[in-house]
Amino acid sequence: MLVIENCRLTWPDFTADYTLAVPAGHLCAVIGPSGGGKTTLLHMIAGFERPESGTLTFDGQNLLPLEPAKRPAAIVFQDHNLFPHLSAAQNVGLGLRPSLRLSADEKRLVGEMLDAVGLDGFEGRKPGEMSGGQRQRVALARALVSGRPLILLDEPFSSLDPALRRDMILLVDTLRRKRPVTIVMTIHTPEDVADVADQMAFVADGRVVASGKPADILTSALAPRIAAAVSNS
Ligand SMILES: Nc1ncnc2c1ncn2[C@@H]1O[C@H](COP(=O)(O)OP(=O)(O)OP(=O)(O)O)[C@@H](O)[C@H]1O
Repeated sequence: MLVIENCRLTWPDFTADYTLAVPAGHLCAVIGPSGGGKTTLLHMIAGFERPESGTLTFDGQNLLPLEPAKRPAAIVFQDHNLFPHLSAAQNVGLGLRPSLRLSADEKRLVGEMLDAVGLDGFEGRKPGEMSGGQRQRVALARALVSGRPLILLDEPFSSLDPALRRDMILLVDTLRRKRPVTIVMTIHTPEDVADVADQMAFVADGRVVASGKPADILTSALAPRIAAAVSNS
């Protein structure tokens, strides 16, 4: 279980104070207006931003003293962060070993992960030789191959067209059923994930305003604010 309690960050023009619990194995979709603090929430969980107060635990472990690399989390960014000079297999391999000195078993695992995300045969392709959706599949495979139990997806599919975006969300749903992971995912289009997410959190003004089952959140008194956030995104 991911437990965030009163984690506070203060910048000159923005203050956040996050409280959120995500049970193990859940997919939590984080929605809300632009600038409301969704990405900052993920960066804080990953360790790129450190709260000045509050508690942050995963499965009972205090994450706050840990550097990002030591946290049980893997993050996928909107711009996927792939290395252009490395092949798909090498980019995925980085999720296992930054040195890329992979054992035979690890190489097999990379191949299996590329198959799992539908990229069988693309092992040798460089990011520039792949479509946007294929690049996001590589980034997803890199996060999943790391074996980390907490996956953070920061609007990873927002640059894709609606049909492809939905395909990717369904792929995430399929993959998480093969290996149980807890997923926190920011998204601008809640309807894409409403039937897949276990939980939806509405974040605005640096706070988790509400969190619960997607159907409950989407039909709550927040519905007009959610609609406004979607139309402005
Ligand atoms: N390192 C930082 N220093 C100062 N301000 C920051 C920093 N990181 C984020 N912010 C501010 O925090 C606020 C929330 O930004 P954040 O990117 O988390 O919002 P968001 O909900 O993800 O927005 P979007 O949907 O547009 O991506 C913004 O006002 C941003 O300028």
